[in-house]
Amino acid sequence: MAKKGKGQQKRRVEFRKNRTQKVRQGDITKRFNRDEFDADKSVARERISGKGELTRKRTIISNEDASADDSDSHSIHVDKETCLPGRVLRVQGLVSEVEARDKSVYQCATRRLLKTMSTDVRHVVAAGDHVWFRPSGESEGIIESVDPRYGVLSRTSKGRQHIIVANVDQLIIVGSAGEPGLKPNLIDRYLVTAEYARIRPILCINKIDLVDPAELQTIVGVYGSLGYEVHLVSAKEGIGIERLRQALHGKDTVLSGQSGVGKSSLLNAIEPGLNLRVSAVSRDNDKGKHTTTTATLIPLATEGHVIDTPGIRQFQLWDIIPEEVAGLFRDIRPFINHCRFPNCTHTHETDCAVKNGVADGILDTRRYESYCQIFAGDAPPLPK
Ligand SMILES: Nc1nc2c(ncn2[C@@H]2O[C@H](COP(=O)(O)OP(=O)(O)OP(=O)(O)O)[C@@H](O)[C@H]2O)c(=O)[nH]1
Ligand SMILES: [Zn+2]
Repeated sequence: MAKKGKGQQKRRVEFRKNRTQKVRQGDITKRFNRDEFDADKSVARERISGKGELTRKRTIISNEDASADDSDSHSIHVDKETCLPGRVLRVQGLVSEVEARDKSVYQCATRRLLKTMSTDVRHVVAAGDHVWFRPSGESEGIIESVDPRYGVLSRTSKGRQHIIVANVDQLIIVGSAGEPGLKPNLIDRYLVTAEYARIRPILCINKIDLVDPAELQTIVGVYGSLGYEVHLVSAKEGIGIERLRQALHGKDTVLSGQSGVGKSSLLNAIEPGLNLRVSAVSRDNDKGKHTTTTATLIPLATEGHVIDTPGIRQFQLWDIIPEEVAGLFRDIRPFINHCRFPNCTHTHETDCAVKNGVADGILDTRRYESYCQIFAGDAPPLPK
């Protein structure tokens, strides 16, 4: 860990003070105030860049507008009489595939003025963007403006933000009850990422046909009691598929989970006929490294989209600093302000409310171990 400068330390203490106040006001479960949260993050980032630690390439999932600083500049005046609203399904080179409200798809270029306004983001238009475009001909057009984003999945590359997909509503974390077996620590890692991004996580445990459902009771209990929606399903036997289909209805959903848990099988079970489209996406991404993060929104017959792209299926790195991790564990969060030291890492300190919670059986030991692993920056085993 890098040593903190005095100013940084002071700001962090201020941040903690504000947060403590909120918690005392009975606001325990509410997320941090955006400004406080960002202030804290920027302090941390200064430290990261200053000391050169933690510089590994990170995948960020962020719910803040990726172009927060320049979102206004992207929203230049649009003549809504002649332009149509649309959704960018994918971006390939200079061409964006835009779905209009009537479901017709236009191949769009980007207005030159918009391009020149792009500063800190690599792509002025990203998959998932809500845009206004001027149609020209039956299936072509020009993107005139990009709406502010939320639910952004991005990666920092050479100091610039590379948006993989924008405006995501929920993240379905798919695990498998058998072959491969359940990896709760990996689930926790995805959960932390979703919490950080403020994208709603949903847990989905597939292949329940391979086990006695009673074996899953503990794990379902832990996550269910934290308020997470949990689905026990079998793509093979069709168990739980209808409920999962309803969860996807009208939403834009990213599917994540290690290889082989059955993501493609689930999608095909949810929407028969998606088969071809899913395999088409995979084939594109087989071509090479460059396309692995080219996200594609696949429209669902029942409204909404799924974003199922190998490059983001197993994302595991993010822009979260170790000190932020505890606050992203729903169960640990209420304890952290009761530790003796304001900068407690909850790993080795005395009078640590989190460790006491574990010792008293209030906090789940396995979740705490997961926390320690993520805090230490240990990558989870990610079998192929
Ligand atoms: N027993 C059982 N097997 C399943 C089930 N769902 C999927 N499988 C099998 O698990 C294997 C992997 O399924 P996929 O759908 O390709 O898994 P994936 O998560 O999309 O894998 P990647 O494309 O590598 O990310 C296949 O052999 C499926 O037949 C299920 O509910 N039960
Ligand atoms: Zn502590």
